[in-house]
Amino acid sequence: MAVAELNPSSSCRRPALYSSLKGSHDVLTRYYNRRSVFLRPAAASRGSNICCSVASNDIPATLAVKIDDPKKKAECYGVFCLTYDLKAEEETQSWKKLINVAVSGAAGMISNHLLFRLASGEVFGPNQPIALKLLGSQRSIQALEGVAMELEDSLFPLLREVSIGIDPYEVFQDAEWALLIGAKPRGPGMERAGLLDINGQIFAEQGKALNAVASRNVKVIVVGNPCNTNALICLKNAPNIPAKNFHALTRLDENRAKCQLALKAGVFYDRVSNVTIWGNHSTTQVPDFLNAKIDGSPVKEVIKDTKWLEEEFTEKVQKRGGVLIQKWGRSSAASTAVSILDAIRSLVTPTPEGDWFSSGVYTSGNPYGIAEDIVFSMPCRSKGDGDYELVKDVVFDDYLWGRIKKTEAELLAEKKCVAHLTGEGVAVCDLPEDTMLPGEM
Ligand SMILES: NC(=O)C1=CN([C@@H]2O[C@H](COP(=O)(O)OP(=O)(O)OC[C@H]3O[C@@H](n4cnc5c(N)ncnc54)[C@H](OP(=O)(O)O)[C@@H]3O)[C@@H](O)[C@H]2O)C=CC1
Ligand SMILES: O=C([O-])CC(=O)C(=O)O
Repeated sequence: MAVAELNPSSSCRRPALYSSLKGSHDVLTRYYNRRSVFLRPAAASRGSNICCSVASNDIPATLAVKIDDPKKKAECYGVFCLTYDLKAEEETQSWKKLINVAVSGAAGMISNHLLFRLASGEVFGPNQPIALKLLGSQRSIQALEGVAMELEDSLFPLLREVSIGIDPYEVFQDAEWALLIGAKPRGPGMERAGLLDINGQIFAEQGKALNAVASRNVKVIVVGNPCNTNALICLKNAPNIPAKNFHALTRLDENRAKCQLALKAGVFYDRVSNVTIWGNHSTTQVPDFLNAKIDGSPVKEVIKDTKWLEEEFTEKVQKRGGVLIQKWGRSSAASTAVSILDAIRSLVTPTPEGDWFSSGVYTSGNPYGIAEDIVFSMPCRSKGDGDYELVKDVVFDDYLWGRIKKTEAELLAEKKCVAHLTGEGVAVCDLPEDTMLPGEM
């Protein structure tokens, strides 16, 4: 083992070994190539960022440390900078290779429900160690540190690394999953077009950052609203990442639809399958009861009240978010987090035979005749390899197709509003008046 004092004057040469000492740790122990380096952060004031580098041979011959801008660099947080010998554990416990999961809006409500369950292993599996890379902003950096502290205190065995930062080009480095949650909520008197522009800029920047530094096969789930068009902006700004890898979260809507169908049919929700949400995550979304099943039978054979299906059910799902805001005083956070976990699980585990799941995906060569070059929620199946295929054996009737055209028109109008962010010229924004997010009524 080598023991070294921090040397604030040197520069960092191995970004992978940067450390951020933000806690009150007296001693930082780091294993590198199964050797330990003890860093005694005598020179480190609370809140300083410290990075260290070691020579490329096994024994850290040189140890260079730099105190940096506290808001800039954070490759590990607190206890996650300590003893970490994944390689040895991989050998003894057959753990898989560490995966990097980046989360934006990490100090927000949804993330607060999400991160701890991701870290528990319930989605990626009990043999899958993970690194959480948390993106915040100047606004939220203190809160983000609080999140990281709670993650430390949770002692999750599979959580091997946590880092926090405010620069997407650093936080998204090597990300294999990017869960893009952070976005400005629509405030009183704000036009949807304004929200499209403000949030669109966030997703344009994050698309560029993913394109520059993330894994070439990163899977991106856009949650921040308006999530379909944000996903479109993001993928357009990431030309080196397959457009197919970008998703807009409509799984919450699918879950809400399943719950309402179960309630009406008087069965528990595990009996409901094949539910598609078509289109936009907005009040024009189309919960499809034509192809959905209850106990393996078409919904329309079980629930014979077509008027309820076409009017009450559809509207309930479309506006569920708004009703919830009225009750809670804020938008769905816990159930949204659950639906993000469901969405990931659907991509990393094979879809049960005969079933499918909904996701907002890029409409390139879709078999349904939906307009190309938008992000539209459609039925998908996965082999569990992170990829998906669109389901072909779905049927349409005039009611379903008419609704699909309405939500398609909304997405095409949103796309025109963000042309300046997708590299497609000058934005022309003429949105239908009834365009709303589920949380607005
Ligand atoms: N697709 C879906 O099914 C659902 C989507 N949503 C959407 O998810 C998003 C996050 O929701 P939730 O976690 O509850 O929200 P919170 O308000 O709790 O957190 C949102 C985060 O967004 C970040 N943010 C980015 N830009 C701004 C800005 N200009 N002003 C304020 N905050 C900003 C903030 O983090 P920081 O300062 O670190 O950037 C903040 O922590 C929202 O857009 C919401 O509409 C919600 C429910 C369902
Ligand atoms: O509109 C919102 O912010 C909340 C939302 O998306 C939902 O509840 O589905």
